[in-house]
Amino acid sequence: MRTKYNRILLKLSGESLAGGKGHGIDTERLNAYAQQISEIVASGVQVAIVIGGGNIFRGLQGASKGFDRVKGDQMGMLATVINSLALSSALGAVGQPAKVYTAINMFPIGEHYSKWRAIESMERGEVAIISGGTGNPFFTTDTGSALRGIEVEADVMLKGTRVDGIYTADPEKDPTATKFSEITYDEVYTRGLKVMDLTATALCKENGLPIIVFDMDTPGNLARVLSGEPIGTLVY
Ligand SMILES: Nc1ncnc2c1ncn2[C@@H]1O[C@H](COP(=O)(O)OP(=O)(O)O)[C@@H](O)[C@H]1O
Ligand SMILES: O=c1ccn([C@@H]2O[C@H](COP(=O)(O)OP(=O)(O)O)[C@@H](O)[C@H]2O)c(=O)[nH]1
Repeated sequence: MRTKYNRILLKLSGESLAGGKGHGIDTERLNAYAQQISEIVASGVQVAIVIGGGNIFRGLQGASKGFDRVKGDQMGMLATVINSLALSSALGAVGQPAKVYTAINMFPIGEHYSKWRAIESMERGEVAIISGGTGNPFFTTDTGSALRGIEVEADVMLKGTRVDGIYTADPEKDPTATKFSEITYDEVYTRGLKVMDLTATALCKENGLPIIVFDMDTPGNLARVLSGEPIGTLVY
């Protein structure tokens, strides 16, 4: 497979990891992700991954039920560590080495994240799974993945999710919404599109990191995006 990119930051939605179950980890979905990821590493792409935690806990939802927001966000960040461990285990099972990094030190669950360690992992052919978000409350894993993508000097941030791109409105709520093949960072903001939070979009804009939003739940799509097939939406 020829690819346009040497190093990518792949953001996986925690919620998608729940598959049809709606909550927790669906092992079929997890294994399907591991399979797709191992295929692209075999083709020579360096891969860093940030995975969300929404299938387990979200700080904002917790706060609406009376949780302290900061504690809720810390629970959400720990949820991303759980998902990252699950993904590293699934990658190991298909013969793809992976290392989990954590935003805060919790050795030996993972290794404390540093840009250089993560890059060294990728250069060795390991997948670097960077967990724990930014390590701070009031952020999201979209922002965490923008930050890590910029830090590890990824060529692109791929946001793998359950919709096949960015639409004029949330396609899960508005069946008349139409898809963009590409859109500027500014237009995402001025149109108020909710597919990614604005902090993440702003960080990518300021540091020139392009984003592709695509449907990760269709097997083979990850390789298709990397080979330059125009699926998904490019944000530039
Ligand atoms: N304009 C839009 N275009 C595409 N998806 C949108 C838009 N607005 C909201 N969404 C929602 O964003 C979700 C994708 O974001 P993601 O971060 O992967 O989800 P989650 O936060 O549930 O894990 C989609 O499931 C979709 O419902
Ligand atoms: O830098 C970060 C990243 C995540 N979170 C918390 O972790 C939860 C799970 O992440 P997210 O909602 O981004 O996951 P996803 O939507 O991708 O499943 C969030 O709701 C936040 O509570 C946080 O506090 N700081």
